[in-house]
Amino acid sequence: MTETGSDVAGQQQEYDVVVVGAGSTGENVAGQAVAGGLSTVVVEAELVGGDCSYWACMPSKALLRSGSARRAAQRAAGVEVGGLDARAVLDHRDEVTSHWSDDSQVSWLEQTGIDLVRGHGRLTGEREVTVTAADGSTRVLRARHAVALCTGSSATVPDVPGLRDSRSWTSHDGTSAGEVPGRLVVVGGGVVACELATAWSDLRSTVTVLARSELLSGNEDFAGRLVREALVERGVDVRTGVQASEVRRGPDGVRVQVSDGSVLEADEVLVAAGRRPGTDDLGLATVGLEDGAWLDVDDTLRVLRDGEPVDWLYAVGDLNHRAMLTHQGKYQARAAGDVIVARATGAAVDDAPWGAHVATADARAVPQVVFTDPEVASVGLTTAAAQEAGLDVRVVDHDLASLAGTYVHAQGYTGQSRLLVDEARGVVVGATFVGQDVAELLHAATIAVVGEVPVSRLWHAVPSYPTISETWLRLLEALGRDTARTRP
Ligand SMILES: Cc1cc2nc3c(=O)[nH]c(=O)nc-3n(C[C@H](O)[C@H](O)[C@H](O)COP(=O)(O)OP(=O)(O)OC[C@H]3O[C@@H](n4cnc5c(N)ncnc54)[C@H](O)[C@@H]3O)c2cc1C
Ligand SMILES: NC(=O)c1ccc[n+]([C@@H]2O[C@H](COP(=O)([O-])OP(=O)(O)OC[C@H]3O[C@@H](n4cnc5c(N)ncnc54)[C@H](O)[C@@H]3O)[C@@H](O)[C@H]2O)c1
Repeated sequence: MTETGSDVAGQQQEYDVVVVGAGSTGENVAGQAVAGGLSTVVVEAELVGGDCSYWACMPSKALLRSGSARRAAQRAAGVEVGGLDARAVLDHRDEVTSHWSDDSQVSWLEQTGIDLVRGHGRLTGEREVTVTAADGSTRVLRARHAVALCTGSSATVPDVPGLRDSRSWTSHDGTSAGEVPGRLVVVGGGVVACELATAWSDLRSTVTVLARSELLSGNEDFAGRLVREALVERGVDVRTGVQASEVRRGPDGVRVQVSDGSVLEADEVLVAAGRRPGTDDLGLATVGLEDGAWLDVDDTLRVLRDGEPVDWLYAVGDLNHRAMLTHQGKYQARAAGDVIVARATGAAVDDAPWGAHVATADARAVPQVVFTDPEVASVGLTTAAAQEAGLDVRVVDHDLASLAGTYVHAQGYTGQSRLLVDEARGVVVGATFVGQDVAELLHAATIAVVGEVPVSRLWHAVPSYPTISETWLRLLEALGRDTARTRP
């Protein structure tokens, strides 16, 4: 047994499985492999736990929670609501990130029997990873069965004159900053932009959003519209159809030239313009793959080279670009870890759609909650995506404000829900809910999509009265009572 949890330099060089990147995805691949009896090492360049724990999901949700809870209280009759203590929120965020210490996650590796090598891992040939430690020393790890690349993604910085030199924030700074900037310009209109504009404006930063298109453009149109209206109502300056054309940092802050001719003065600029794969310096070229590219994989997460799976190489999580979400990376990791074990032990591989060893949901049913206020919760197809796929869908909408459940839940509730039904099969293929506290509605929709539950059967899934989930009944009514009849 090798030493686990701390650097094991000079000890075991050969393992059944080598995992590069110990983010939420890499940890889960390793956990499954070890549970299946395979010796496993993970290589980590920074903190065990990766982006989600320290610079993404967890700190951003910690920053968002108090503002949305405060507004929820303001919308409840008779509650006297005080202000928001920004310092206390930042302190809470620091606790949620364990003050950027990975001790507890390293303990988990130790307890689980997973070895850890700290340093930067690179492929240096078939089944071979060379790790360079912070002191420059190197060691070579060989994999008997599989190498799993789980190196995630990082923020893209667009080629805007002056932006790279202006010490602009990326999502790392946007989730870990120790002080609230007086004035913040956010470049981008996607998920990171909307969540962090919400969080920092709640903490009393004066926020301007510069977005090329409508907000949250990958979602149903009404999502971006409702989030935008709410941000504007709270004093955020949301400008769409514009770009930053030049950014310069001077002694008094940052000067942002906007494509519409206006100029903004800010204390910080947050770049939230999408992600790039963590494959720049991963040695991909040594095994015939392209450095710096997203990695294509088959449904069992094996890397495709010239369209064919490489039998020992897996890419799991953000860097395969299938669904850049923590829960989806962990889902892929469960499938990948299990199939690595199956292939190593000669067990049957269950790779039919929805089998144990494939990540079928990546293409059919990816759930996501955007933790803005209102929240945006979606799964499966949007109307635009269904049209693009040439699917004959029926789209029905419901105004959430009309429910008894929302009427008692919050004064002045606004929100909308939408269901997409595949006409040929009579099953739900997409759902979107936008409103306060809709996040927890989403899993019912995910089950309906994954389970391909016939709409006729959904009429028998009766939502409790008076809850927000009664929107399901209203959506079915919009489809028509005839859909309750079992199809011939
Ligand atoms: C601001 C923000 C908020 C988000 N909020 C949510 C959310 O609420 N819910 C959600 O589901 N998703 C959210 N996401 C997305 C989520 O963070 C990612 O999908 C997830 O972290 C990806 O996990 P991963 O394991 O693939 O990569 P990462 O978490 O990035 O892990 C990769 C690890 O590999 C290490 N590494 C990289 N290269 C090497 C190398 N060569 N050698 C050794 N180690 C290496 C890195 O140090 C890192 O620890 C958010 C993203 C951002 C930016
Ligand atoms: N709650 C959550 O689930 C959550 C929260 C945050 C992030 N994430 C995930 O992290 C990933 C990254 O989020 P993101 O917001 O960075 O990406 P995104 O793809 O959601 O949005 C990118 C935005 O940047 C804009 N953009 C792209 N290039 C630009 C340019 N050159 N100049 C100006 N704007 C430009 C796009 O128009 C878009 O508005 C996403 O996959 C997202 O799902 C998830």
